[in-house]
Amino acid sequence: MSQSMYRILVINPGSTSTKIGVFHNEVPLFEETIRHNQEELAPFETINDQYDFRKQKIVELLHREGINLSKIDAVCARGGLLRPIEGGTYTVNDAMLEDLKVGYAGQHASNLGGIIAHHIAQSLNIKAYIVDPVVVDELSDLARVSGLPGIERTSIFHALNQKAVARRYAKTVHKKYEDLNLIIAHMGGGITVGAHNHGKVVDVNNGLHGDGPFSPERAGTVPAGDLVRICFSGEYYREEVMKMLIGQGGLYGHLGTNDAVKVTEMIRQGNEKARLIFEAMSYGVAKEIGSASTVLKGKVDAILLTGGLAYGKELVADITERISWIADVSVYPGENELQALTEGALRVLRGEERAKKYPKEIEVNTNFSKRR
Ligand SMILES: Nc1ncnc2c1ncn2[C@@H]1O[C@H](COP(=O)(O)OP(=O)(O)OP(=O)(O)O)[C@@H](O)[C@H]1O
Ligand SMILES: CCCC(=O)O
Repeated sequence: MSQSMYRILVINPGSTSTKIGVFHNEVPLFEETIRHNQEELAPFETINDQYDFRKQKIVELLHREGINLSKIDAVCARGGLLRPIEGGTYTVNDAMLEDLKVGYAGQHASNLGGIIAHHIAQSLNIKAYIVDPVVVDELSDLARVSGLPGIERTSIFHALNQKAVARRYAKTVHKKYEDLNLIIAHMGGGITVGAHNHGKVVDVNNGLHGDGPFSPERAGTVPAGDLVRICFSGEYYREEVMKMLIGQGGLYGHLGTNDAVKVTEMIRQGNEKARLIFEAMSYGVAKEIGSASTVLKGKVDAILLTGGLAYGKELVADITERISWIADVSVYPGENELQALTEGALRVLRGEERAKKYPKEIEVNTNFSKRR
């Protein structure tokens, strides 16, 4: 195995931010979060339309920080709404780029990860990778069944951060991730709660397409009959309804902001509506965790709370009060995704793992773009 030093540029587009970093092997040389408010992103019809805007922000930042791109060995990004695949590090190839551009399984900020990584890598004549994309699918057969034939439950979640945090926790208790049963709530712009059974995420809410708790900007599960009424009211185009569910639901829909820090300030200033909505969001997360505990038949080693919202002390206290009877709760504010992306790329660069090839023609019956 080679002992070379590698310099890696990592890119993580999230719904409300683009996080970037430059790592020298496992050591971060530079990390920064570029926040995007709703007003900035509102003019873009699709996620793909945000390509120039987000790439420009990244290039400007790297330039300002004096990062010499010619010394970079690989670019690695978070991606994307691809076909359901197993976890791991994948080389960005033409088949993947095509699926990311059309949004094979829908629109998601992380679709831009692979595309931006590819273009930067191509200009430097180096390889681009993605690691543990949001479509990592380890659901049990039971978890796939919905109450409507023809609609299958699918796995779209914060796979990269949930797995990274799980491994981090496992280290602290001197166990392997594969030896533990964990419930992990990633609480960012979107919220996903995964039931991790010995290293496999056997059930998780599809945080993107209207399943689970509402979040800063996702509607989560809403009463289906009322949603059907809205869809057939003649008042909205399909894209408008999708936007309501994905970018303009949750905190944003109720309070006009997806920023939990602002909402906390509104509450401090006595805004009772803000208090109700914010508590309802914690309540929804706690309820989803309770539900995940039944998936694991109550055998839960720990519950981990992570994502940007986990910085919020009141929110964490509120959730913990409702769930601490299930298992011990540990909090990992923010996410470890840049580090996890770097480690995924390093495993390949060091020859510890082979980069997986993204499949184009595989048997899947979860083609969301055809079904919507
Ligand atoms: N210090 C803080 N206290 C409370 N909330 C915070 C804090 N910092 C960030 N947040 C909130 O966390 C949310 C964003 O989380 P995060 O940065 O994990 O999202 P993202 O990466 O854009 O999206 P996702 O995690 O869904 O991919 C926002 O509502 C933001 O206001
Ligand atoms: C990562 C998928 C869930 C979301 O973005 O809401």
